[in-house]
Amino acid sequence: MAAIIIDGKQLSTSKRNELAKEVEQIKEKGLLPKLVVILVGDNPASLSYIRGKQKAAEEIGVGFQLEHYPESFTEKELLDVIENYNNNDEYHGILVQLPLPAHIDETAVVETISPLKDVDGFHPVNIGRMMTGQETFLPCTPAGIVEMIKSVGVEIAGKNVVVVGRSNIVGKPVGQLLLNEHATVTYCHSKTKDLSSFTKEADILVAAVGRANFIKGEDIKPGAVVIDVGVNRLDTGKLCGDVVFEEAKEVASYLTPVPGGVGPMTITMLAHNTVQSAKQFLTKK
Ligand SMILES: Nc1nc(=O)c2c([nH]1)NC[C@@H]1CN(c3ccc(C(=O)N[C@@H](CCC(=O)O)C(=O)O)cc3)C=[N+]21
Repeated sequence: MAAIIIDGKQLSTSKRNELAKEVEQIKEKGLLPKLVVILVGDNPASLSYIRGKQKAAEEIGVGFQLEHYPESFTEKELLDVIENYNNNDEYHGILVQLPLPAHIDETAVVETISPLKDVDGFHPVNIGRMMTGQETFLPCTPAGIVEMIKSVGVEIAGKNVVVVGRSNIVGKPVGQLLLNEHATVTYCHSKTKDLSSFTKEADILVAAVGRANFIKGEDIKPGAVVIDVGVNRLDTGKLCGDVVFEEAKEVASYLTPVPGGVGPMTITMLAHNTVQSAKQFLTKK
């Protein structure tokens, strides 16, 4: 039996329609939700992702500002820009596009963004709140993954989750969110011995390795839910996941595609966080 494909584009469309209604209500109360995206340098992938973010903002009626600086921009200059937006209450979300040029300390940048406007959910305060299960901005890719699993009615509690990858923006937080949903979570990574002995036991397998076609059909438990977080650009220009899609389709019960899976949901959750942030500002006014 072929797997059911979890359509991230379709799910995004319905979530964005709901967000558009929320934005209408916020505007009726006299507030325009607004996001600023800060980009340093001209990374082509970053420019492409930012276009996606702008499109989502426009679709739901959220204001969008791009601050684009040259590769030579200094860390001090960048921190000053962030401080200005921290203090500008016309803006409810601040996102600094990663990766940053090597001469800029990413940690210093992330820690300068006000936790109240950190719609990426990367600030240590928000990560701490997520770990302790408090309400906060959740990191967009992990939050999108949880939404995708829930959208097909799969129960998370009690399931064996295996996360392959341990980055701070995907692997670690997605494991934490699924633990918060009462899954039993195992993290695997480049030093894991006999990786497939773990992946084969996964009821829910999250592939966030960043290597094209890394997870094969034979690594997957029959009937598993497979979430492919890979965004690998091949020399042909084609976007490719971490999972061999055609093989996984024959083994999994549910499977996310690349493109059209986790990517669009990531952007939708960013829009969600921006709207939630604006609502917080409404109640504080
Ligand atoms: N501060 C920060 N926040 C981020 O959220 C962030 C970041 N930096 N740096 C880079 C990663 C990557 N990321 C993606 C978002 C959307 C797609 C996406 O929409 N992908 C489409 C395809 C888009 C295309 O073809 O280029 C899809 O999968 O269907 C992919 C990747 C967000 N990131």
